[in-house]
Amino acid sequence: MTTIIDGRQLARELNAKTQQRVAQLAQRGITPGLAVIIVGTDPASSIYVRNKHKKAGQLGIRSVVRTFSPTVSQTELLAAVAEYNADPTIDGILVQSPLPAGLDERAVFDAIAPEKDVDGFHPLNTGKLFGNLPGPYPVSCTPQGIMTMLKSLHQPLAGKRAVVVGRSNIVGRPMAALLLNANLVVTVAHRYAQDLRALTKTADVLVVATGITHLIKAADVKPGAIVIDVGMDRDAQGKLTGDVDFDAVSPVAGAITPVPGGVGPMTIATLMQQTVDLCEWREQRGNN
Ligand SMILES: NC(=O)C1=CN([C@@H]2O[C@H](COP(=O)(O)OP(=O)(O)OC[C@H]3O[C@@H](n4cnc5c(N)ncnc54)[C@H](OP(=O)(O)O)[C@@H]3O)[C@@H](O)[C@H]2O)C=CC1
Ligand SMILES: Nc1nc(=O)c2c([nH]1)NC[C@@H]1CN(c3ccc(C(=O)N[C@@H](CCC(=O)O)C(=O)O)cc3)C=[N+]21
Repeated sequence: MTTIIDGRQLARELNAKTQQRVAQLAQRGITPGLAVIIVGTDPASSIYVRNKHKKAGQLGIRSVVRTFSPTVSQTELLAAVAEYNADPTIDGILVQSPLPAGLDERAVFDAIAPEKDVDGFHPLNTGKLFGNLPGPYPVSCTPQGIMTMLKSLHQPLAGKRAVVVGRSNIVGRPMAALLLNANLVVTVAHRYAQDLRALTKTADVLVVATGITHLIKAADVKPGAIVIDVGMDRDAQGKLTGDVDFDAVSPVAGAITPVPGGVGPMTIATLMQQTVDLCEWREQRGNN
């Protein structure tokens, strides 16, 4: 009996809690604000940005989206970040990644005020995460959403063996840190991994974030493992699918996330949750 982890349902539950918190803030005259900066018109990114904007509206979060042409200068981008840093109606700033070649993505992330860094990409927030320092601070939304999904299974995780495939700043690295902080024994695999499949086969918790369609097959998974598929890939027919061959792997796994309907909706719900977190923390600090 394999559990299909229903990201849409978990996202609905989380969004309902976020909506209540927004309503409580509204009673004090406060509206959480999210600013999204997107450069270029990559269709996949545009869909994601549109979904975020729509969900924010449904929950009562004020969301502003600023789209720049791919020819925007680094200076213009930094000026937009500085403007939102100084804007008291904005609680969270998200710069859609990746930026087109020629722009210095790291410099843009570093310019976001750490207390408005809703993705947790600023080195101050990443450093806190990797040091397992006491919170609160924002964490990259995709891995944070995955932790919520893992907790929903009500299985003890401490001491379990986790393998994370991928080491990006947005998914793999913060995922590894969160799992380590939750006392799992963590291995991070990447392009240089020798015998990747022998590694993944040892995982009680397997998180795959590579962007390679159906990289993980049934033989690569330990029977009963929890399999989390972060991939947003296209199959030969152009249909949205994951890094895990869901049909082949799901009979082997103990629990597995589908694509779509798994990690994606939870990423958006976590973004909304963290925007409200940032707003509440700011109120507690006295609007600073
Ligand atoms: N659902 C969601 O909310 C989100 C989904 N995504 C999706 O997740 C996927 C990964 O995204 P992201 O982390 O940003 O991607 P990146 O391209 O930044 O990173 C991919 C990682 O996979 C590793 N990798 C590539 N090929 C192999 C291989 N053959 N064996 C082992 N490791 C390999 C790379 O290794 P190396 O470092 O050595 O190059 C790299 O660390 C994409 O499909 C993306 O669209 C991303 C963010 C959010
Ligand atoms: N700074 C930054 N933060 C991010 O979190 C970030 C980013 N940049 N750049 C791009 C990736 C990608 N990403 C997705 C989130 C949700 C869905 C999502 O909602 N997916 C739906 C399906 C959507 C559809 O049907 O097309 C699902 O999986 O069910 C997809 C992709 C966040 N990212």
